Amino acid sequence: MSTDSASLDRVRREIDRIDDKIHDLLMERAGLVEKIAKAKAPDGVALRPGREAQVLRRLVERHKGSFPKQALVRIWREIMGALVGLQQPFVIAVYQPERGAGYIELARNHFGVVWPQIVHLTPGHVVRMVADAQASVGLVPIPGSHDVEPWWLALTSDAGNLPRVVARLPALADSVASGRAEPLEAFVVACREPEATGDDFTLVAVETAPDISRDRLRAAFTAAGMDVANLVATHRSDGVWRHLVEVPGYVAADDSRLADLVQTRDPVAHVRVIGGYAAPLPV
Ligand SMILES: C=C(O[C@@H]1C=C(C(=O)O)C=C[C@H]1O)C(=O)O
Repeated sequence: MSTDSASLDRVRREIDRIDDKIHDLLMERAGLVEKIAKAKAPDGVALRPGREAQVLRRLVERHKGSFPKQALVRIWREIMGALVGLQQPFVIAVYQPERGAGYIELARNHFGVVWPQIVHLTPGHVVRMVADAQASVGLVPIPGSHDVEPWWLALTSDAGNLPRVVARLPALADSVASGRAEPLEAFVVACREPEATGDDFTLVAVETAPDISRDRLRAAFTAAGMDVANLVATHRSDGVWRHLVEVPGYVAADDSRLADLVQTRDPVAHVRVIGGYAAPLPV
C-alpha cells in the first residue's frame, strides 16, 4: 500500500472516529430533549420557536471554517424538527397553490423529513386546521395588500386561543441557497404565544378609518413609541381598513404602547398583536 493511500486511510479512520462521536452526541441530545419533554408534560408545549431560533443564532455566530452555513442550519433544523415530534404528535399543515411545491419544500427544510405534512390549497384552511388543533403548526404565505384571501384577518379577532405567527421562514435568508430570483418566504402559525429571543419582529394589526396615509399610520406608531419596519399589508373593506404592521423588537400583547396607539388622536380604532418571530439569520 503506497504512503499516500496509507495516510488517506488514516484520515478516513479519523473521520469514522468523529462520526461516532457526532452520532453518540446526537443520541445524547435526544435523551436530554426527552427529559425536557417529561418536565414540560402533561400540558407543556413541545414547540419553542424562540428557543430554536436562539440555538441556531448561537451556532451561526460561533461558526468557523468552510462548512457552509446553509448546511449547518439545515442539519440543526432537521435535528430540532425531529425532536419536537418526539415530545408530542406533530403535524404540519402547509399552504401550497396548485402550481409548484415551494412551500412544501420550505416546510420540509424547516421541520425536517420525519413528521407528516397536510397540504392545502388555501392559507385560510391551514389557519383553521391549526385553530382546530388538527395540525400542530401551519405554513402560510407572507401577506400582501392584494391577497385574494387575507388569512391574517382571522387572527385579529378578540377570540381566545387563536393561532399566532411564531416564526418566519427560512430561518437563514435563502437568497443564495435556492437560486430563486425572489426567495420564497413564509410565516409559521401555531396556537401558542411568540417568544422574545433578543432579535425579533412583532406583527401588529390595526384598524383605521379609510384613506389613512402610510405616513400618517407610521406617525401614529412613532407617537406611541414604536418604530415601523414594514407596512406588510392593508385590507380595505367598507368603512374599515385593516393594516398589518411589522414592528422591530418584541412587543407583548399587553404592551402599554399598544393602548397608547389607540388613545392617540390618530384614527387607530383597534389593535391586536397577531404574532412575532426571530429575525432571520444573515447568510
Ligand atoms: C428541547 C426543547 O423542545 C424543542 C426542541 C428543541 C431542540 O431540539 O433544541 C428546542 C426547542 C423546542 O422546540 C425545549 O423546549 O427546549
